[in-house]
Amino acid sequence: MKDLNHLREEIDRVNNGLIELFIERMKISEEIGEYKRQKGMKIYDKKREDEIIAEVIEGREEKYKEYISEFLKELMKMSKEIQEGNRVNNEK
Ligand SMILES: C=C(O[C@@H]1C=C(C(=O)O)C=C[C@H]1O)C(=O)O
Repeated sequence: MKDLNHLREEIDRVNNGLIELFIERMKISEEIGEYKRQKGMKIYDKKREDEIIAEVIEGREEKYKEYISEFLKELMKMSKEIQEGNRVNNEK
């Protein structure tokens, strides 16, 4: 078994990679939002979201599929929020 410190270093590295990609995704999403605004399109596209989930899940280990689906749904929820520019700040 690897030691805890080593495992936590690995998680820290993965966290940083995820956040880099998350920010990249959110920036692309903002650009898509701008495109939609200019073209008068709706933000929410259920067909596209369902396709993304189906494609990403395909061929993945069974035990992770539900987690992947949840993760993507949460990402897309935040993505739509940033496109709409109406993030609610819950801090009191
Ligand atoms: C980014 C888009 O806008 C919304 C957000 C999506 C996403 O974050 O992947 C997908 C579809 C839309 O509901 C898009 O239409 O591509």
